[in-house]
Amino acid sequence: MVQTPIDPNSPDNAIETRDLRKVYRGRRGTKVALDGVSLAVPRGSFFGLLGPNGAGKSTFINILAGLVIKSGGQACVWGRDIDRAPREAKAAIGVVPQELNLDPFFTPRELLEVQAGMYGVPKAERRTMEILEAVGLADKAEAYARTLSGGMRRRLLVAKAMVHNPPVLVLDEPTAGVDIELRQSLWAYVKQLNAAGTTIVLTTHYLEEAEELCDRIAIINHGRVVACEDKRTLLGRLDSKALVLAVTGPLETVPEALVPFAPEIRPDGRLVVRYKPSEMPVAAILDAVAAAGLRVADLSTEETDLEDIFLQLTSSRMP
Ligand SMILES: Nc1ncnc2c1ncn2[C@@H]1O[C@H](COP(=O)(O)OP(=O)(O)OP(=O)(O)O)[C@@H](O)[C@H]1O
Repeated sequence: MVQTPIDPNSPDNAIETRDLRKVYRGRRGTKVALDGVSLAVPRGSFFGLLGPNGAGKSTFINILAGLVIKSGGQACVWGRDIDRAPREAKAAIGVVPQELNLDPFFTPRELLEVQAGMYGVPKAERRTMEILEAVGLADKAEAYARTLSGGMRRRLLVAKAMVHNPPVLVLDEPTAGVDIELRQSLWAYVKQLNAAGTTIVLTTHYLEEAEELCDRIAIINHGRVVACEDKRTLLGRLDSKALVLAVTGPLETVPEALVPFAPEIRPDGRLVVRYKPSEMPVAAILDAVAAAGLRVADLSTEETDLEDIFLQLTSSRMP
């Protein structure tokens, strides 16, 4: 198992940015990709970075990894300022990129060796086979990368990001195009790394993945942080539930007695009433349903999930 050495001087925050800005300037004009992003990723956390396409997630990650030059603000990785100590900051982070960009003529073993060389890991300290073992690719150590499946390539990229044993591992949309089984094994490995002390930052479009894995979640939209909270606080933020009712008989319009509840009729004919449990007992809705002369055949309630919160926080138009 790959272990992150416990450094007594470890910073409280694995990543910290202040007012980070990025403006891309091109022939077609300028694009503000990051508009003052201040974020702290606590050491040891499993941190989710969510946002719609084009929100600025990759830009944020690539600045930390030294691949994109910021236009303003400050960023520290493992307590090292990316301007003042770029080499140390870079050594503290491993990034699994979105694209499956692997040299097709190298074997997994060679790829990891080359990568370790690039990071200056002395031969005696390299753990090539141990890492390949951990990502389930030991039996493919000598196969050409071009013969590996998409899932295997993805795991090889995780292995590549780990060769210098960074305390912070960033995964940019790592499970796009990976089947469920491989996704599970990838997560099992990443969870182990996190349990052993590695701070994980994950960007994903799979909200359920973030909900399941992450303990802290930030949402960015149009280059700005719109939320950054403990997952439970975020999920508990919206005091909102939905009561879903199937009534006997057809229902085409909302009955008069229910209008104050502003219900919605779903295409399947079910009536949905959204309410705040802290403000309204569900019995009050059921009384109104009875007063409207409706007979309930079946009912269920739906909790707010991360997807609802995400949509609410990111549905704003461009500023
Ligand atoms: N090299 C570049 N030149 C110009 N504009 C860019 C460049 N890279 C990114 N952008 C723009 O900056 C904005 C943020 O892009 P970024 O890739 O960081 O978003 P993202 O949240 O990672 O999106 P996705 O999930 O689609 O990768 C987008 O509008 C994008 O078009």
